[in-house]
Amino acid sequence: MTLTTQPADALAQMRETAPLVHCITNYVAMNIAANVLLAAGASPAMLHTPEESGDFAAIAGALTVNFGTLSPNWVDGMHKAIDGAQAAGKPWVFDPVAHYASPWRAGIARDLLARQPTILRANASEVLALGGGETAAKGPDAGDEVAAAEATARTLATELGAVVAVTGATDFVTDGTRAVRIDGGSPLMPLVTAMGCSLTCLVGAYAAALDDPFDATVGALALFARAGDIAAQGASGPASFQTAFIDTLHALRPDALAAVAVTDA
Ligand SMILES: Nc1ncnc2c1ncn2[C@@H]1O[C@H](COP(=O)(O)OP(=O)(O)OP(=O)(O)O)[C@@H](O)[C@H]1O
Ligand SMILES: Cc1ncsc1CCO
Ligand SMILES: [Mg+2]
Repeated sequence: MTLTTQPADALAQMRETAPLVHCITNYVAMNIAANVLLAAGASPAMLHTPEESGDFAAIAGALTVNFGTLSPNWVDGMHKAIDGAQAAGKPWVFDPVAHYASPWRAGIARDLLARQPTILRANASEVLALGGGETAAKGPDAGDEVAAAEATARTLATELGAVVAVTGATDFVTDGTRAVRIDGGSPLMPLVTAMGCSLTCLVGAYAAALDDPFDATVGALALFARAGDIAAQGASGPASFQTAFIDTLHALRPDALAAVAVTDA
């Protein structure tokens, strides 16, 4: 088996650590992502200004950078935060939301990728386009299947020396050597905005608590998959699903994660 720490143990360790996570995320995601982290058992802080982001990243357990709603001041804050995290030996996670949407955004994605993220978490269209491939997507919503991005994810993981997580109906995680697929979740998940952005912050929480970023990433994705399964059972649509999902993250016991299908790829 590819994992040293199974998702159930990973959740227990993350909750035991209750890591402070420095999340630089977009205006759309800030509220739901903070609530997702609190419900799961981590401690979120959403801040981005360059005057403090470097100092804060150094004291947090991990940094996550999502550039969904971008402006120049934020870019400066992202680079200072990465400086602070790396100087303190803390992991950082990159979420390149719709990096293909404009030339300016694409250039910033290239600059941030060159800063050696520990983990890259993105949807299939974002991963495909990072590898130079064609994508049907224009904005933050994916327009491609995860399977179409798996080969690119493997190449990127090797080139970047990072864990790459591609999310969608079946998630794919690789570090270039190890690779798994994770089934589960619900078709309601892409109908709730910023679920992926929230997941990126949760990956940061797991990366703060576990030594192995591959096991950390799989643990976070497995928790989302299982919580998505359970929350969908009682939901009548996207809005009630979002509420049920946060309640489920809070209530879910580690042994419930044994039901998640994590298979070698
Ligand atoms: N069709 C689906 N069935 C089951 N789970 C899904 C489906 N689509 C997405 N998910 C799950 O939703 C979560 C978010 O992944 P997604 O790929 O939608 O992120 P994203 O496109 O970056 O989202 P956003 O940018 O809106 O935050 C992941 O846990 C993923 O497994
Ligand atoms: C809808 C949206 N627009 C910019 S960021 C974001 C959140 C989902 O990525
Ligand atoms: Mg996204």
